[in-house]
Amino acid sequence: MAFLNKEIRDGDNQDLTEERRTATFDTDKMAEVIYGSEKLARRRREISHAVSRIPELADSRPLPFLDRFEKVTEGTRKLSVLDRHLAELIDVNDNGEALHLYHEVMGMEGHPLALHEVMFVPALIGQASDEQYEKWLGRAKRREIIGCYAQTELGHGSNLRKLETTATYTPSTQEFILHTPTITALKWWPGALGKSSNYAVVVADLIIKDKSYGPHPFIVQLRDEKTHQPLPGITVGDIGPKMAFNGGDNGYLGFDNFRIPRENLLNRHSRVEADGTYVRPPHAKIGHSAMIRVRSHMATGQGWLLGHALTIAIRYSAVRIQGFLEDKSHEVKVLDYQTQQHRLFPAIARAYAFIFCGFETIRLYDQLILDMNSNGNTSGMADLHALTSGLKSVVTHFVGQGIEQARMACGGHGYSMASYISEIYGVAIGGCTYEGENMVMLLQLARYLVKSVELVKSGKANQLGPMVAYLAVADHKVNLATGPDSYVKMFQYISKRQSWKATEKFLKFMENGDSRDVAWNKTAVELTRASRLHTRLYIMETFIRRVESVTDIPVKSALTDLLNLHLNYELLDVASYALEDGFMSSNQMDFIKNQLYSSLEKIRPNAVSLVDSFQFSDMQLRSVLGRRDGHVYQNLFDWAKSSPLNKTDVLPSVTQYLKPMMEKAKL
Ligand SMILES: CCCCCCC/C=C/C(=O)SCCNC(=O)CCNC(=O)[C@H](O)C(C)(C)COP(=O)(O)OP(=O)(O)OC[C@H]1O[C@@H](n2cnc3c(N)ncnc32)[C@H](O)[C@@H]1OP(=O)(O)O
Ligand SMILES: Cc1cc2nc3c(=O)[nH]c(=O)nc-3n(C[C@H](O)[C@H](O)[C@H](O)COP(=O)(O)OP(=O)(O)OC[C@H]3O[C@@H](n4cnc5c(N)ncnc54)[C@H](O)[C@@H]3O)c2cc1C
Repeated sequence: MAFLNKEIRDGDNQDLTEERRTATFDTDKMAEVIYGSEKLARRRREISHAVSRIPELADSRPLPFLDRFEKVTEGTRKLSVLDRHLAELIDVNDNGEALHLYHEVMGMEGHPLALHEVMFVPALIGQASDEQYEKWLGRAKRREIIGCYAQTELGHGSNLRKLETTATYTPSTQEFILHTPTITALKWWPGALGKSSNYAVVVADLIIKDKSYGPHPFIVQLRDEKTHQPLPGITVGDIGPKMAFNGGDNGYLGFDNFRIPRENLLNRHSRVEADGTYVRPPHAKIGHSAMIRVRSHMATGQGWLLGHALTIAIRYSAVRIQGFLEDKSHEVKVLDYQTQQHRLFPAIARAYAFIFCGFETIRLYDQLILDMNSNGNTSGMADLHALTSGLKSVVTHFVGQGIEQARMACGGHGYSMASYISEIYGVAIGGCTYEGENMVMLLQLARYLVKSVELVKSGKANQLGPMVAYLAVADHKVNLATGPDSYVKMFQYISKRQSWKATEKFLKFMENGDSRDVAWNKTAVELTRASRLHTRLYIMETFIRRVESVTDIPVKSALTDLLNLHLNYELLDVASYALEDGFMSSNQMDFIKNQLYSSLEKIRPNAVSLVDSFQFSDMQLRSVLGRRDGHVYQNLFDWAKSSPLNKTDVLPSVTQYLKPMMEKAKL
């Protein structure tokens, strides 16, 4: 039975319409699964529609044609228009609606509030005491003040223990003195710091009576609230153009013995008494909770970014006609080539998997915050830190790969900014670095895995958390034909074996006399492999759980095809781990490959509808190549004609330089 893909409209490209007619599920119903509820999926469409009726909210020109200064100005302009219309467009207390509105209008290139909502406000919520809430949170939420999160320095980002900015307590005045002792201590990178924010949560080394207590968060006013001039003692500015995010003002910040009151240490968990007595937090790393929050949200956000690139590539592949299959009188859609499907469909499966897995992880984070705030229970922190460290690393890496494949799948036009894929790529791969460089974070998860294996080795397997319980399970041969659970078991075997092998190797180096740190470094690559496998297993399990919970039968069936593709693709990718000790047979390898190829065929008729189900409007997508109407060639030609270079037939640079050169050559 075919369902109406809700994207069909009169006048659209016929090849795309044909694809949309073959859908075996309702794209509105699929959107409900992707966005977690009927209400949010519907509200997204309503909000996009409402935005399209406010001309001032549209980009004044295509963003790729703007220079940096114009991008920053354009982002700020739209933000101010949005501010006037906010209450009429969304329920301002609904985060899902707000997130969609910002994606729709502001796009992904950055704006003055980019870090305010994502890190400044959450840092206050997580770290501020009740009195500090009273003083700052309302003002921040009303946007009387704009803030950012200033932690990374020019010389240190990953190793927080060596941050150089100091916050020295002075009991006589009950103040902290913030100071930047060297050039490497300048804060460097924080989003929206350079030009937009007038406040920041600054992470600095707390010093009391010459003793260092490590990094702590402080709320700091940077600029005068009336004039927006930097306050005396503050040096602040923009760090210059980046691979992407060029509508954003990532900045630098220095302090010259800048004084803030004692009350500005965010003191929900730890505090400094008037006399300089330090009161410890219930968990040493509780100050890192703003980072855990962002890491928890990254899988979903990155899944959507991959979804953007795939919407463009799949729609284009259904419109692009090139080459022949059987019938030599008609060229075929490039989407009919198995290689094109193999390039794109596993990435669609991953986009869905990352989104689903992200939702589950966000729930874990929300539970942790509830536990911490209601009864001071921090016992879930280590588990969630390990999980989100692995997740942000694996997801950002695969999303980068998937987006790059989407670009190549669009041939030459993928390379044009008209596709917008390079911008999506630039934004997405920032995630490989921010919130913890990927290798560094994989090694954080590895610490947890090694500890877990050590527990099993010392007969304490009963102390393992549920996510690592498989590390203690005995090996059994697996029959893959019995369904998803057998794939999980095979993956568990592979992941367990790698965690054990890496741990044994690490312990062996120590037995042979290496220090813990040296042994760790000599095993680091194997350890990161263990972390990746463990994380991919988690993603696989959450994907299975989500598909099992879907009630709409046609949607569930289409998702099951995607899930099967994912299971086979993932297992094939890591099969060498199980082949090397004969746990997996070559017959099983053939089985996996054949299942994979048959999944590609099953997914083919639904491919366009699977990406249409993300329901990204043309405005949100900002891609000339990937527009819903599929009129690729006309749209590209119109876009090219609008290039500023085409305003005149003869450029001044030609008259000034090229012509004289050519004339001289004639002499
Ligand atoms: C729409 C787009 C928006 C884009 C927004 C982009 C915004 C970007 C913002 C940023 O990038 S903010 C800056 C982010 N910076 C980082 O992420 C820095 C990365 N480094 C770290 O997080 C830490 O330095 C570290 C690597 C985790 C190490 O921390 P630390 O030196 O303090 O600990 P260790 O001594 O290595 O470990 C001790 C012990 O503590 C455990 N642990 C560490 N962090 C946590 C945590 N957050 N929660 C719980 N436990 C933690 C660690 O696992 C060790 O445990 P054991 O193994 O000893 O048991
Ligand atoms: C787009 C973007 C936005 C950002 N926004 C913010 C923000 O809002 N606020 C903020 O405070 N910061 C922000 N940052 C900074 C970001 O958090 C850091 O760049 C990041 O944490 C990585 O730290 P680093 O730059 O010191 O990298 P480095 O640690 O110097 O990494 C360099 C190399 O060293 C390796 N390495 C480092 N340590 C180890 C180790 N222990 N073991 C093995 N390998 C290691 C890394 O794997 C990497 O290959 C942003 C960065 C970007 C790109």
